[in-house]
Amino acid sequence: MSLVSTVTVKVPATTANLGPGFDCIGAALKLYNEVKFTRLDAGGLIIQVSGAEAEKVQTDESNLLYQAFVKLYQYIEQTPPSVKIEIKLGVPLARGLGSSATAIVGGLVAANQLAGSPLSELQVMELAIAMEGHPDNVVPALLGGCRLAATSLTGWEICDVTWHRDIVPVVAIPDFELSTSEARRVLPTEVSRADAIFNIAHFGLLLRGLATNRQEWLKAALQDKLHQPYRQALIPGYEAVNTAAVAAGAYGMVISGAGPTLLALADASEAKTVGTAMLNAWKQEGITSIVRSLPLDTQGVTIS
Ligand SMILES: Nc1ncnc2c1ncn2[C@@H]1O[C@H](COP(=O)(O)OP(=O)(O)OP(=O)(O)O)[C@@H](O)[C@H]1O
Ligand SMILES: N[C@@H](CCO)C(=O)O
Repeated sequence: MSLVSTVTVKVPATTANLGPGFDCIGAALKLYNEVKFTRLDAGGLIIQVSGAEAEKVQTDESNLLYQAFVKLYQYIEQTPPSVKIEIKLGVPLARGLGSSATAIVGGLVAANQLAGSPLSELQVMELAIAMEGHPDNVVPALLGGCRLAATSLTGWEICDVTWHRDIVPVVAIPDFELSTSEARRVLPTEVSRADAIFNIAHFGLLLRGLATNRQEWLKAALQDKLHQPYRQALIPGYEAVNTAAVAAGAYGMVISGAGPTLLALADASEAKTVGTAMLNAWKQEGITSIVRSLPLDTQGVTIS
């Protein structure tokens, strides 16, 4: 079997949790990181990064893309080849849009391709979930669309979640970072029965609301008691942006992933107004942000 010498992977950003679906639901968005891997005969590791905040990405063996690349070769018990990795950043770092998932998925998928595809998509997915520690970013990054992941008796069950075409995700991305590990440190390890019931009910409502675009269901469904109440204090201006988004016609607003990006869901007819309101609300708090309506990506990672 002759092995290819270069592979390019394009991996979408993702928004996880969607309010009550902490650590189990996420959606892929039309915003991408692109990474080209080229085998090197001379040995060594070369990492080149371009795009906004490129200087923040590690260019040595600690780079997460490279670590994922190595992880797959370790799994198949082979020595990883020397490579040049060219990264074009489109997904902002540590903002709650799944940048670490793009790196994990990108590194694993590229390694599998360069190794001659020894692992199935399911095996790559399981490795990605193990590396990230939860499935809600890596699964939609791999498969596209909105996905729900639950453990089964033998592994994982992945379910595609119907997303009504008129529901638009509007993201407001602030100019400060919040690492996922920091945003997980503030969460309690145990929750009350009342909070658990609250989230089960609202998550069910969310799934039906996403399928139907029924206003009253979505307006109630985006509430959460498992993570957002504890994380809001890490995001200055949260309340002001939430109030502005809802007043402008959003169904509601949630923290995207672990934050600090804030995600409003709105009917397509209201998306632009909602975005402007979020941008202005943060501006009044002295925070610069970029606001975008990002449709769902339906393809997930692509390889060329
Ligand atoms: N393209 C990349 N190449 C290498 N490392 C990356 C890349 N993108 C992200 N990372 C690593 O992932 C870190 C950010 O991960 P973190 O989990 O804190 O945030 P996130 O994945 O963007 O947010 P969330 O998990 O809430 O969606 C970066 O600081 C960097 O170390
Ligand atoms: N479910 C994860 C997503 C961010 O990686 C969290 O909220 O911590």
